[in-house]
Amino acid sequence: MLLKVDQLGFQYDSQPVFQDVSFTLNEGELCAILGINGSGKSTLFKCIMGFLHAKSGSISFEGKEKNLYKISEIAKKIAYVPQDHPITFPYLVREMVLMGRTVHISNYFKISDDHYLKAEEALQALSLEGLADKPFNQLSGGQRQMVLIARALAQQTTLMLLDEPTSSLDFKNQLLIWHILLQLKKEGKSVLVCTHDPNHVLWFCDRVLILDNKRLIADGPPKEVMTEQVLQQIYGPMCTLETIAEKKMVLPRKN
Ligand SMILES: Nc1ncnc2c1ncn2[C@@H]1O[C@H](COP(=O)(O)OP(=O)(O)OP(=O)(O)O)[C@@H](O)[C@H]1O
Repeated sequence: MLLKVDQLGFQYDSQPVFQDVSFTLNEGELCAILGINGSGKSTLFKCIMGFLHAKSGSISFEGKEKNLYKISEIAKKIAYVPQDHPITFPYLVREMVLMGRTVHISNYFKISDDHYLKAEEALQALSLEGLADKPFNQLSGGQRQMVLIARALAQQTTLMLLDEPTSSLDFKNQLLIWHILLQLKKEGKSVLVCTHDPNHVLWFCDRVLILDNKRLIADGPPKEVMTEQVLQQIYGPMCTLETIAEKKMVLPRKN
């Protein structure tokens, strides 16, 4: 087992965000987290990353309490793609992606060719070569999102956490990102991804965790746990679940 989250609870000030959240993640799983705005998905990621400290429960990674790892050890194992990353310094895109290699670099005065190669491969995987010499702070929102994903890919970790990685992307790039995530899964890596698109979860993920009303209300294969009843519980009566060309789809309900 790669990641174990056990009875986790978190609150900002006196307001609980979630309680008793428990799940495990194994190697080679592509798992989504669904939940409405403000349901606590980003907060859960920040707790897993250690940016926020849970008020109760525990998180372990590869069988060891996560707090016992050094930050540099965790960075070799877990990559994180935030929703946005405001950067004012004009780092070039290729420098931003190379930063994904930071944790693997032993001598900053003599960065080996291998690190530049890994960063270049990540740029290529996301078709970002044309932007490589542009300052990150002059990119569009979608371009920035692609660069952050490339940086995480260059980090070459066992687990990747992505917080709404396709929210600003055009349809082609959305499909490219899902293709890359499926590829990571094939390589035995694990991916935990927050998304607001239930159809992406149905089409691409093995598993979904659903956060609602401060609790995890579902954990399982999307086609099994994303029932019409569960979808209406989280999204309300305006959506419906249909099967079209043997694929389940969440659609707007006809009046
Ligand atoms: N720094 C903070 N201080 C106080 N409350 C916060 C803070 N950050 C988030 N919250 C609150 O915690 C709750 C969960 O926020 P979070 O960002 O985790 O939700 P989310 O599911 O990721 O939402 P979204 O889908 O809109 O990105 C929200 O009610 C939010 O207002």
